[in-house]
Amino acid sequence: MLFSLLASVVMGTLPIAALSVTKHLIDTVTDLVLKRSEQFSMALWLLLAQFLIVLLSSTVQKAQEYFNRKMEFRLDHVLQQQIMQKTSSVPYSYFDLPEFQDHLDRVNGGMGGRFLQPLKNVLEIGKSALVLLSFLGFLFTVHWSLVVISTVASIPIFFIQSGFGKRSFQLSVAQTKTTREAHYFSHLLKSRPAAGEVRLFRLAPHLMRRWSQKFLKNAAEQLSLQKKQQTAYVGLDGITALFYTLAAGVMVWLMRTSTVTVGDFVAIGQAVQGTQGSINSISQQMARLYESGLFIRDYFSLLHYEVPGVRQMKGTEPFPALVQGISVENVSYRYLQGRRDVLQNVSFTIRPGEKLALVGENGSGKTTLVKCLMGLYPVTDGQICFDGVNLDGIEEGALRKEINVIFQDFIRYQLSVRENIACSEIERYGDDERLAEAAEKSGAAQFVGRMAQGYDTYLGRMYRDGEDLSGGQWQKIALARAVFADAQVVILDEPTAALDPQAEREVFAQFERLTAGKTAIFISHRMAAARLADRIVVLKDGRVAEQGTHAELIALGGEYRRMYEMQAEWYGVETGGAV
Ligand SMILES: Nc1ncnc2c1ncn2[C@@H]1O[C@H](COP(=O)(O)OP(=O)(O)OP(=O)(O)O)[C@@H](O)[C@H]1O
Repeated sequence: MLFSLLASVVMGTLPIAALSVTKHLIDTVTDLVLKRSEQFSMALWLLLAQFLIVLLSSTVQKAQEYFNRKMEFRLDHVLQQQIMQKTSSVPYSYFDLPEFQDHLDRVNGGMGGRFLQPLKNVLEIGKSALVLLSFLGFLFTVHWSLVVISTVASIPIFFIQSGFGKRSFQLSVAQTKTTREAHYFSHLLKSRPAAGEVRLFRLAPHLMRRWSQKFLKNAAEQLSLQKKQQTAYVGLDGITALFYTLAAGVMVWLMRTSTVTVGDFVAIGQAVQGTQGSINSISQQMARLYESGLFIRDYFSLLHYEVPGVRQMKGTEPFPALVQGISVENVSYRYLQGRRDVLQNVSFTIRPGEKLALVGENGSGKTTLVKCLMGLYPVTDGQICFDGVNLDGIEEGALRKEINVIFQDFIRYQLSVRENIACSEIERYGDDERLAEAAEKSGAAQFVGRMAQGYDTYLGRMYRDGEDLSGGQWQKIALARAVFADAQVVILDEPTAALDPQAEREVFAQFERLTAGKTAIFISHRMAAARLADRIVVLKDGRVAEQGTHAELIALGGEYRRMYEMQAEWYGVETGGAV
């Protein structure tokens, strides 16, 4: 920064030095040409001075660019880290808020550069101010009217430049939404997951048309602004030329009363143009300063982003040994900005080591309940207790360690098999024995064994030698995660949805082994699988409709029996009320 500051001072004083050398050089050479003097060596010295000024200016400028880049990298590193720390620690529910996503979108990308911008702008303004003052000082020594002419000419330049700078920034903010939409359409046309359907449904022309509309809308708005800008700039050039002519006129007029050399004439012309150039630069930099100021404000407001009323996890107690079990007491949950409670007065208990199945129609609230159970969503009403200890009081790290969840839409990390399995307890990443056991129990060992690099094979298409897995194979990897983690509670959301009948059967046959010694909750739409559970909780419209064992619920003849019979009918199995 210090170097940049010094460099700006040097760069700010060089133009007047160059101007003075040019003036003297022209005067000396004119004298030589007109044979009024014989100062050849002086002309050579001045040429050398001109050469050195050019060299110094270039060196300082390039060195400043290098140091600025270095600062940019350092800043970028720190700032991105801070953003990532923030996004990985904010309450999970913030991701449900479009404003939070918008905020993130605005702040992401090229941060160091943008953060350094105000500093660069201020230095540039300082440098231009130095140039301006020195040129005005020079003009004043010639005649005060030249200062007035230069200053008056600068006023429209200043206002028009800053006005357009601001409007262009406001336009880019206003276009963020359309830009994002255009990006989404082009992403669909370029991304691998969508490539299949885009071909199947012959969607390309439609998507391209949608992309084109958004793209062209933005382009038209930008062009319209640019048209106005260019017209205004022609006017500005006219003003500059006019005032330059005026200044030259003053010079001609001055020749009547005092001696003006050719050098003076050229130097004054350059000084008038230089003054306007620096005003131009100051106004441009001020517009950019305004823009980067807004960006920095966005950045800090993201770092301090907080939604009133959303509880942060601040518990300090350890996770209990689960001797009594888990109790869900009158739990209600409403999504941020949601209009209704998607969970209403949900109550049930899970005994230690028990296997509980959560069933219910789509949208009945199963996944939401699971996210409440693991503390991702703080309940709106009621409480969840582990051995009588309220979830809110438990230290977040301990909770995450003891409750392991495999989500329905688990992440397929484009990393090694080892990382994909051990991610549920990444500290034990090197534990080969545990890895093999988890893969064995989940059924993943079978296909991992066939891979050339074994557990170190990279999965996915991001790498040239990466292996892509089928949906069911990925699900087995996800199941292995659940086994690998040393958690007391394991929650599986639709653990077998992508498995073939044989694999599904095997998973459920091994369910006891997969969850041995753990309290397990699983969500399933397969009623036959729910039979394996010790107890079943049926959710309907966010409420517990009924709960009990399979036999009890069949005997009850309610929601569960209806769902069970519907599936049984589909398979052509006569239940006849039998269990
Ligand atoms: N992020 C969200 N913001 C607002 N509402 C949501 C959000 N996620 C889910 N919902 C709503 O909450 C309700 C319950 O959703 P949830 O995903 O818990 O259902 P589910 O029983 O797991 O369904 P499925 O069987 O289809 O997986 C639904 O009505 C859904 O519209």
